[in-house]
Amino acid sequence: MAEEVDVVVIGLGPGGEDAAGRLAGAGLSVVAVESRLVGGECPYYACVPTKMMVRAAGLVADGERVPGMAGEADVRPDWTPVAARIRDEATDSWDDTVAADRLTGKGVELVRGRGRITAPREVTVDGRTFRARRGILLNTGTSPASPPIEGLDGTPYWTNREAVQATEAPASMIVLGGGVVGVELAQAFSRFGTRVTVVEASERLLVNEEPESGELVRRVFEREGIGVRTGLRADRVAHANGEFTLHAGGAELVADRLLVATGRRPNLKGLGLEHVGLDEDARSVPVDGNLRAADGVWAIGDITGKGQFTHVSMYQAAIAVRDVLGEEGSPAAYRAVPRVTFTEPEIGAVGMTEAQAREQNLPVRTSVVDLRESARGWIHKSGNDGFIKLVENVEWGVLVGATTAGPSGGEILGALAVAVHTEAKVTALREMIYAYPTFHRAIGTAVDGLAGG
Ligand SMILES: Cc1cc2nc3c(=O)[nH]c(=O)nc-3n(C[C@H](O)[C@H](O)[C@H](O)COP(=O)(O)OP(=O)(O)OC[C@H]3O[C@@H](n4cnc5c(N)ncnc54)[C@H](O)[C@@H]3O)c2cc1C
Ligand SMILES: NC(=O)c1ccc[n+]([C@@H]2O[C@H](COP(=O)([O-])OP(=O)(O)OC[C@H]3O[C@@H](n4cnc5c(N)ncnc54)[C@H](O)[C@@H]3O)[C@@H](O)[C@H]2O)c1
Repeated sequence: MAEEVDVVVIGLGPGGEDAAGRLAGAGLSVVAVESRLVGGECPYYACVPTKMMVRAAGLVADGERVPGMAGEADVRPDWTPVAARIRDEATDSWDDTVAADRLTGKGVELVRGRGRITAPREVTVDGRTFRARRGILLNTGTSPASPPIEGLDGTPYWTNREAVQATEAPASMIVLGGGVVGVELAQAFSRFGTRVTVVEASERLLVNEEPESGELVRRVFEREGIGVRTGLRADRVAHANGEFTLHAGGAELVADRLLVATGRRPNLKGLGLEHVGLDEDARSVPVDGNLRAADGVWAIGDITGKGQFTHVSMYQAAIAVRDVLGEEGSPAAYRAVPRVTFTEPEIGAVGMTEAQAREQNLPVRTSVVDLRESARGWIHKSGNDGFIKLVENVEWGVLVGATTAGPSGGEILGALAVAVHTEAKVTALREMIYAYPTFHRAIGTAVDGLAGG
């Protein structure tokens, strides 16, 4: 006998958890189904623990900058407090009791287990069947994808999930994949003494960002002693006597640990999508502006292919909730999706890269300013690597994309995210006052650098 409810949420990533609470708060009966941890990847295996690593690694780097600028410092990096902070403060030893209680406290019924759509508006979890009068909200997220490399399966390689549980920094590590996960973790471990080599199949790091971003991260990595091998695809992996050997294009790399950071696959298999006319083998679930994927089905988060970020998951949750409740509002817009790669230098970016804008045949004009040449960059000295790049649609006189790489690059991005989101005129950006001597003042210099400035 099916149990009648208003909404079933399958998967409690950041957006699903938020949406379930809001829908219950609006008076609906909500069942929320989660097979692992309430809150999803971000708080337990991704954003939060990795940013704790990054923060600790930044402290080490700053300590090492003291000589020559502020006296003497004896820096002896130790992973123990990093691991303890992740275990105790971030993840509660990977226990979601607090999050689960918070959710049920909002009136949501939490059902542990794997949810599966068994008919339109029907979800089954371990023999319990729920009829969702208003519909089903999918937020099942992604899992680490392991590439089809000979010998890899069956070896004790790490993904982000094992890396955040590390109790010590390994002596050496190969990082397979020079995307966001790869570069953030490579630098964090390296600053705690791990000898790291990043192996990336494409010609540059951070291939989805501006080429200048990948080149900058490579330059800083090589200066810090991190090996960067781009244009190299792994052929074979072996694990023996506690060591990994990676064979790639004639080269042979050996390390204690292998971190696979080659992207994610959506958690769609076995979800019963065929019952609502969707494809479980697709790379993403197509959604409209209100996050509707099918009749009585909404989808949010990484599975929608609109940017794998917690802020996108949360943004979409708010819109889906509004639509489920039948309220009016603006449809989702993705022209100003901000993103930050938390390396040092931080790589902030919003909107389109120059290449993406050109692919869309937009009339493009760009400007790049080296942060080291700004007053603040010169004052900052050690650790001042960075740049600001602007991508203008000349026809409209607005920015369609921007990158802010450097110290606090993710914070400086805020100003340009507003500009891209509100389609502020470049003329207005040229006429405003930028505080001296800030890093963000370089935005003014970059705006002047757009031809016609
Ligand atoms: C190492 C790393 C660092 C990151 N750092 C950042 C960052 O700094 N900032 C940022 O914005 N983003 C970051 N991200 C991305 C971020 O983690 C995701 O975008 C975010 O978690 C949103 O994902 P989601 O809402 O789609 O769901 P997820 O967080 O992936 O959660 C989905 C949930 O659904 C559950 N589930 C799946 N299938 C079922 C089923 N059938 N039944 C029941 N439950 C199911 C899963 O167990 C999981 O708990 C990072 C990612 C990684 C890997
Ligand atoms: N700070 C943040 O916001 C943050 C941090 C981490 C992750 N994320 C999100 O998680 C997503 C996934 O990150 P990711 O780094 O796993 O994926 P990614 O897609 O960003 O990068 C994966 C990289 O691995 C490379 N690769 C694939 N197969 C390979 C192979 N066989 N050998 C060598 N290289 C190979 C790809 O060319 C690519 O550069 C990101 O796109 C991002 O949206 C966000």
